[in-house]
Amino acid sequence: MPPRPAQLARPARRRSISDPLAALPDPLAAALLPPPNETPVERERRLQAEADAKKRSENIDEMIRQNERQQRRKKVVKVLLLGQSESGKSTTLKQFQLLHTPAAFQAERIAWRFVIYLNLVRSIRRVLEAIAPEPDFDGFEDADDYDPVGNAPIIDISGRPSSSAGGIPGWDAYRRRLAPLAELEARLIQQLSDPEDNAEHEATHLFPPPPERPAPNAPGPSNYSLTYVQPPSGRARAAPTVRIPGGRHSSPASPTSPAALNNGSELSVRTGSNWMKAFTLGKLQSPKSAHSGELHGWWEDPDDPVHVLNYCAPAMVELWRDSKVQQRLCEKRLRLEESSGFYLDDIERVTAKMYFPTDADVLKARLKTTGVVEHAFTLSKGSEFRGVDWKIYDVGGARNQRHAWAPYFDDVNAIIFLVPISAFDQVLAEDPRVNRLDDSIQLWQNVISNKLLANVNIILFLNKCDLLKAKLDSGVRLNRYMTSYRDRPNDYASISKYFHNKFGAIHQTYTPNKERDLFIHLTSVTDTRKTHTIISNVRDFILTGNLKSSSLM
Ligand SMILES: Nc1nc2c(ncn2[C@@H]2O[C@H](COP(=O)(O)OP(=O)(O)OP(=O)(O)O)[C@@H](O)[C@H]2O)c(=O)[nH]1
Ligand SMILES: [Mg+2]
Repeated sequence: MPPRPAQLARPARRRSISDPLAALPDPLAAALLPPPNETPVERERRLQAEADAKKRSENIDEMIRQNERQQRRKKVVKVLLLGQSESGKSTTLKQFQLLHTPAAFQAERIAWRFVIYLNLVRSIRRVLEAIAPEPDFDGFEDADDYDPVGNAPIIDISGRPSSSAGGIPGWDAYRRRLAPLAELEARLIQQLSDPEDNAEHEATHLFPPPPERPAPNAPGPSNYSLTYVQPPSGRARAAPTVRIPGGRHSSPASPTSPAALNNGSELSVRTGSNWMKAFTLGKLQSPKSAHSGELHGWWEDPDDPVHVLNYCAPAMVELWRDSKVQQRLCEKRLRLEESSGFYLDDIERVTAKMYFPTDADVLKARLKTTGVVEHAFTLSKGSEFRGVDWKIYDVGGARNQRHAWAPYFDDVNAIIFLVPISAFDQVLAEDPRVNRLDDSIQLWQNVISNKLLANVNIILFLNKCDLLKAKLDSGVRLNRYMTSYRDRPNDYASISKYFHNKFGAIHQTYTPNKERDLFIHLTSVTDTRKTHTIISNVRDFILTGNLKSSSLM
């Protein structure tokens, strides 16, 4: 009798290595075997059904895989920006925004106009103080240390007297011509404050203390001094209060205590406050009328700060270009062009009625951070990491802000730590006894030795390289401030390499995880092109490291 087709098929199926039944225990395999009397048509149907089932199963597998990929993308990569005050954390955050959420950056750009104005006014104030005769300082006996935006003072090792007696010729005329800026400064501070916030959270500014008794030649209302500004009245709440006592008088003081009001000098806006929204959504924000297409804008508002600035612009330009003024600044070793929020070389442009801040202007704007700023975005382009969610936390770097860092340590994937290596000849604004580089080294050591951070990716930005170059070119010698540098060459290449090795060696010595890679970049985070390349590399490094450590790759 010829063998039945099903019987012929059976041994062939058992031999197939792709046959799932081959691996089954015998009774089960037997139960799943095709019926012994299967006809060729039935067999065809059965095989078709099996193929369909396999396809369905593969589709389900693919769906599961896709779901897993999505879940992986939902993972949020958290990055913490650390470093002392003025190291460039907020500027780095702005660069992340510019690269990944450019629309939001553009939308906020107009709001920075006010901060830029304030930075400019503060610089003018510093120049006026530097050229003023001593008796008019009204509480600023040591004007060199006075720094309204928390600019770190430079250590004077020149051996020269720290200031020359007497104002420069023409000082009084400058002071009078620039008097409207004093009132403008107070107004800008108030506008940058958050009216919905309580005193604890509002914009901070340390006005110099009111003179207890009039100084012999105290300026009257017509020749207003920039060194003291009476907060404008008529506001429902108190005048801006002090959050962070700065300068030599720093001592713990409650934000509203008289001691705090009388000491130091800082400007900061509470992070998350509404100042940005208020300026971005202002009724005059749009430079173009929707209906007529004609140009309209803030310059049509007579109360807009631009009018005062525009009016004072010629005097500001004259002051800044005055050779006697420059000589006095030189004598006092005040290198304002290296300080934060420097716009004195752009007075005409910045004070023009239709001035709109450029990207570079926004990156240069200085506003001290208090609290923690969170910036969230999703990678939209560039590589396999599309769709990954990011959160970047920008913290305040001043000493009394650092307590806010630790709570982020156990839930962060990477830290970008910034060291302003140009600051080797400066002291902390909040404690003039401390050299800024020493403070950074100490801080670096503390962060990298922290056990909670043992498995966190660390990226070090040796920042402000542009300022370091300028400083070295102007003849400042590192070994006068850092004796361990000895007589090595005082050029940028040697010094940047020295810092690179030094910070790398500290990491190697103090890290609790010897396997941890450290990525060091020499940066000038105000330089957009170079910084974006670095950020892209850093981003990929963080993502690769992060996904590996979460076993998600
Ligand atoms: N020239 C130059 N300026 C820089 C660089 N990095 C930052 N700045 C400027 O330095 C100032 C301080 O930078 P921020 O980013 O505000 O410093 P921060 O670390 O956030 O300071 P805090 O908020 O006080 O902790 C700003 O005016 C920046 O524009 C740099 O690499 N080169
Ligand atoms: Mg900041």
